[in-house]
Amino acid sequence: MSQDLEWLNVPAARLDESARQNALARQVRLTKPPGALGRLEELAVHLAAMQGTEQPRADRVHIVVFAGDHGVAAEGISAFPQVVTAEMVKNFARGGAAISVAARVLGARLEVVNLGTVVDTGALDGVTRCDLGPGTANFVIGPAMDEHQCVRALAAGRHAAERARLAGADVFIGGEMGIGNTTAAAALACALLSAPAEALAGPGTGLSPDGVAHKITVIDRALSLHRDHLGRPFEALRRVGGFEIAALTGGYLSCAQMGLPVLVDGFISTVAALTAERLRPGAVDWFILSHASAEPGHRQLVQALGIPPLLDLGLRLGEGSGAAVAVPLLRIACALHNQMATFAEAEVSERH
Ligand SMILES: O=C(O)c1ccc[n+]([C@@H]2O[C@H](COP(=O)([O-])O)[C@@H](O)[C@H]2O)c1
Ligand SMILES: Cc1cc2nc[nH]c2cc1C
Repeated sequence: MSQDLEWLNVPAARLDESARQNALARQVRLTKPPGALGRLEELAVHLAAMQGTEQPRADRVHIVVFAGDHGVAAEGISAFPQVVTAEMVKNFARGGAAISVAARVLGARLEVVNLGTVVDTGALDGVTRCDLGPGTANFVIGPAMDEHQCVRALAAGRHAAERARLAGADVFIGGEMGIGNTTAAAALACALLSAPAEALAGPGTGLSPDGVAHKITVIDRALSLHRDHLGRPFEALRRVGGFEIAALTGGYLSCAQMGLPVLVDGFISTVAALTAERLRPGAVDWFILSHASAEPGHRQLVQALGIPPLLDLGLRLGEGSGAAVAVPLLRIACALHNQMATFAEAEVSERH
């Protein structure tokens, strides 16, 4: 393994078991029948264990949207033209995208990292450039990335996670933007799960059933071309992934190593979370799945990670938007945990 990849071997941080036990003990003292706040209780206890504190919080949220184009778009696997990636980067910068609005509502910090688009966006406020080329190569012809590009994309994610940590984030959200990236994510998921393309390919931005059938043949061609190299997660990521998927993977893994809770978004983000877990088993302890994406293949990923998503709203936008939508749930779970009176404080009688 090259020196640039050695950081991938750093194990995930350990959850704080004594903070978890204290949080569990507090939950049963609060003025409610034990368990009556359902998964909100689990969420607060999990955050307490992740943050090593009796008072978990999700106040300071750091969102990073990674953007990149995909050579495989040439195969006609998206309902939208490839220029939309760069156009949306400009929309992020101007504050008009869904994630821009959500970040404002939450008072969250929003960063955009452009890893390489077919159309150059030039210098934009709030957009960091990490130019790896005008998108990945078409992975039905060869690997999506060369080793150097994949290493740099992983590192870009790691650096974004480190900036979030330095800024004092309570929670990290990684988002993505890349026309064609549901094809890349599905191909990567097929490789990681040894699953057929039918199980992971879906409409993405809105393909017709015929479009999905074509997408499946494209993924099959890629899996067949790269079949002897898909056993190692790094190689699978490099060959059929994408710049932004690799950056998300690096960001998530770095969060797990630093002990920073991650709120995972939809289909593409969950594939990156699974890749991070495959690179460094144990990373999954630091991931909260925010929602069940409407992209049908998401179900397989949720099952593989073994984490139930918090929400099911039919979202399929990406950008980190679903994760942002789940933040108020985290905040209220923490506030309930931290601020509710105990039976003793409120002089309420406990159960028989
Ligand atoms: O996050 C999801 O679950 C999700 C599901 C479908 C599509 N997307 C977004 O749509 C884009 C990729 O769709 P496509 O059809 O071009 O592969 C990309 O920018 C993603 O952010 C996102
Ligand atoms: C308009 C548009 C916005 C998006 N945001 C994330 N993926 C997207 C795809 C499209 C097509």
